[in-house]
Amino acid sequence: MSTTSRNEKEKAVNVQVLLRCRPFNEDELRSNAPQVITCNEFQREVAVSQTIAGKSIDRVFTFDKVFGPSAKQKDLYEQAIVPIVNEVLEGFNCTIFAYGQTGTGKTYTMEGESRKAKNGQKGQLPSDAGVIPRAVKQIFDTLECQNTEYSVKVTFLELYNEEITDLLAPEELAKIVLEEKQKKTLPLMEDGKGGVLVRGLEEEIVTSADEIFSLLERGSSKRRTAETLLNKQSRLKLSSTSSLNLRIPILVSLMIFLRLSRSHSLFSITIHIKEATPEGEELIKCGKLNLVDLAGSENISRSGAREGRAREAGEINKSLLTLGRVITALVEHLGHIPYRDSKLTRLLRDSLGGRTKTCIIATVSPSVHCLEETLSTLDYAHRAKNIKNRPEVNQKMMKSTLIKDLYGEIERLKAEVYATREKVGVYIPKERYYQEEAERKAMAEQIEQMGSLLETSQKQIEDLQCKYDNQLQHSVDLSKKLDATEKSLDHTSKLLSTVKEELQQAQYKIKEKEFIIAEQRKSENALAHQACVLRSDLEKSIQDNSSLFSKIAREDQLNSANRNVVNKFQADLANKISNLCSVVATSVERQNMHLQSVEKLCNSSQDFHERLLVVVEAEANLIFNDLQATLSNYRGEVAQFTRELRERFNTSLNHTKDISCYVFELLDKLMEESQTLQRHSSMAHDVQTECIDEFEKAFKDHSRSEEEKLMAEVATLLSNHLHRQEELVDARLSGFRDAALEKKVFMDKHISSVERVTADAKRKWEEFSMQAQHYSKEGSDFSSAKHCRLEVILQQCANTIETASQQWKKVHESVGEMSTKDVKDIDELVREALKNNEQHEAEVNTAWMLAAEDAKRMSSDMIHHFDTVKENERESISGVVAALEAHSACLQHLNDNHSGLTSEINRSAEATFQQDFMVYEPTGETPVRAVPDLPSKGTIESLRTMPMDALLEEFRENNPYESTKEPKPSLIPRSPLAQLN
Ligand SMILES: Nc1ncnc2c1ncn2[C@@H]1O[C@H](COP(=O)(O)OP(=O)(O)OP(=O)(O)O)[C@@H](O)[C@H]1O
Repeated sequence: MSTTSRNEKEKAVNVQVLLRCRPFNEDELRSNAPQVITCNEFQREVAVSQTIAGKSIDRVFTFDKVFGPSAKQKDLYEQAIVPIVNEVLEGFNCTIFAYGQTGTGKTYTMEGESRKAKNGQKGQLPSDAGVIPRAVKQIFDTLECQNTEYSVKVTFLELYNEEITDLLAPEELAKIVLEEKQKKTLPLMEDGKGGVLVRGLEEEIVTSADEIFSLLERGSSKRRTAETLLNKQSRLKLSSTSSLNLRIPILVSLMIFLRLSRSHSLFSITIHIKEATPEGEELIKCGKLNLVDLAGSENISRSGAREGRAREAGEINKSLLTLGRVITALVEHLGHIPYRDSKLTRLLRDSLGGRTKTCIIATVSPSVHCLEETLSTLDYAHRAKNIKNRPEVNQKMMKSTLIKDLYGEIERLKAEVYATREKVGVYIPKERYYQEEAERKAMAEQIEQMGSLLETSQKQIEDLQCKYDNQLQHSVDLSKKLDATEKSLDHTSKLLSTVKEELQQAQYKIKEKEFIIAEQRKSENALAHQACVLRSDLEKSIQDNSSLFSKIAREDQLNSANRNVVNKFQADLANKISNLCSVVATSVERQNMHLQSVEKLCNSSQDFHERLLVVVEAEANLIFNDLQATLSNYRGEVAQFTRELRERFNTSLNHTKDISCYVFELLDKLMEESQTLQRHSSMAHDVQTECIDEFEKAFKDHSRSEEEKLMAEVATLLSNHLHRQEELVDARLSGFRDAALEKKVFMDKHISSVERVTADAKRKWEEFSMQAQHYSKEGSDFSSAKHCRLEVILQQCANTIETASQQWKKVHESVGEMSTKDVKDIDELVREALKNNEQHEAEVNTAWMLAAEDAKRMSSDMIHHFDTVKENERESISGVVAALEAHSACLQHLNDNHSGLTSEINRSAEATFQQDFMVYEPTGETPVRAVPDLPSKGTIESLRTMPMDALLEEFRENNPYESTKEPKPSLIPRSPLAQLN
């Protein structure tokens, strides 16, 4: 095996946890217990259905592998155990636990059922074989295949009530009395290498799988025997497991404990395999497989819930309880792991958080009765998943070393045997031996306790060391922080000094500014004083000048009055002149405009009249031509229309004649038909008479059936005849109706009346025939009466037909009359239309002549009128021109007048101005001019503040800057030898 892969394997790995759910057992099937467990092997999940406060809640747990009720022993082994056994063969120590409630299949899983049939056929295992036989078989099969030297040793022990029993002890011991046997418990000792060993535990060397099977069977049977004996001893056997209830009192709990399997069994296989190195050395590889069938887990849950009581009850199943606590401590990474609290955890210490590879098979029942225990098992198993082991391959030993060890062991055993045989050892009485044994046991326990104390102390020391390391690290961190803080302090102090220097500079600058401000204030005060003096001088001179001002005011008054007069005069003059000018200009403009407009008007009217004349002449000619053309067209159209009218009239006349001929023909035919009808009617009468005769004849035969037959025949004949008549009449009527069309409406009326009459006759005839039939059926008495009746009806019918023919005649006559009358009317109409046409034509001709004459006359009148207008206009234009000339002369005269008037106005205005204008006269009160005593410019200039630079220089000379830090170059430039103030 390569070093890399070995290193990988030596990393921390989690404890592998498998879950197996057994199928329903017979009891559960009988009681029809509901299933609460659902296994999803594919997703490696187990769902538990719970009903809490009426609500169904599913809890789901995930494991490394899940095997449902249908999973076979083989499936579990091949999927989960084969790799573990292979690792054992590689030199690892591996442990497989079966953990779960009683009856859930721990023993079934680990050992299987059919141990006796272990060999099966041709060395094959039975299908129910559990993990142990399969692992044994796999180990031997592999070792045989490898064809190397090996040795296999097995141990099988039982742990019950914190006492270890060797299940592979020799048979002789079994013969010892029960009490003695029970006392033959094996002590658990420290091996001095951090491990434990069970002193006196038989190690059986086996060379084949069969040997192991027989040993296993032997040990298992011992285990069961012991259990039975215990149960018998307690005499508290309970018959049913269904009475499991967590709330039962402690006594009942104890009874159940006694009934249940409370012991743990540990079956170990140790393998030594020889390996040859390339150097020719012989190494021995060692692997160990522990197969643990734990006691029922309900004990632990109960013990967990009522720990105090469990202890009181004599530390029943302390091992299982401690196993739970160890798992909790490992999962929660607590400082102290209580391995030493029980023998089971001491034995399996290396499997829980140690260097062994561990697999836990948790077994559960699917039934609702076990729900609470199932949940507890699932919780435990789920927590156990988080335990981490660090598996390591066992150190390979040199063969020579191993042989040396074995020789040493042989020598020791030989010495013991010799001492026993030769009785050279120490012999003590039995009581003393027991006493010493007890003392030894007590001492061993004391040593164990001290060992646990030592372990705790070591743990505490480790914790303290850890804390000390932490503190040390903390102090190192703190010193680093201190260094960093000191550095930052230095930096800060440097910064502070810089800031102080800057502050001092700023203060010096402030002083400079203050000095400049004071100097400026001083000069301001001097200037203000000077201004006051000046103001008083000025006020005095103002007083002197006030009289001068009054003179100036008077002069100003006079000037303004004169100016007003001048302005007024100017304004009046300008006003008058402008008025006059505007009046004259307006009148001239108007005159000119008027003349222009009159001239334009005359010209345009002349042009217009000339154009109009031309247009009117042209239009009059056009109208005349159009009128002539229209009249000639109209005459042609009227002649055409008259011709067409005449043709149409002739055509309609011919058509009317044809229609009347046709109507006459039709009427003739109708007459013929009516005559035929009459003939038919007489024929019908004859037939009727014949029928009656036949009827009478038949009646005389007094045969009722024949009478009926005859009557039917008569009826048929009559109806046929009538039908034929009707058909004929209808045919004629329809033909007549088609031909006569709309103008023969009243003929339709007659036809319908004939139809009505015929239908009436038919109906009556039918009624009659019906009546006749009825009467003939009733008896011969009615026949004569009926005959008479028939005759009467026939007579009526004949009369009706005669009436119809008369009607036809009347219709014929009326149609003829109407036709002749219509022809006459149309003829008259046409004649009248022709006459009207001629008259109309004459009227149109007359109108056309009149219109032509009117047009001619109107155009000549118009031309004359236009000439007159033209002449008048010419006269008026010449009049207007003369008037214009007169106007312009008048205007000229007015212009001349205007210039004279203007000069006159100017003259009168000048006289008025001379009259109003005033001249200034001096009073002699005006004071003499005085010169004020003002300060010179130089004096004022001397009062001004010095320039800023000069002021600063002066200040810096008087107050030099003293730096606190190091001397800085002065801001004021000075010579190197200048004295500093
Ligand atoms: N997976 C399974 N398939 C078929 N039968 C099973 C299965 N698991 C358990 N059984 C049956 O259930 C019964 C109880 O099983 P078993 O004795 O192995 O339970 P246990 O957990 O070892 O009980 P205890 O804690 O009392 O030893 C046996 O008869 C066994 O045949």
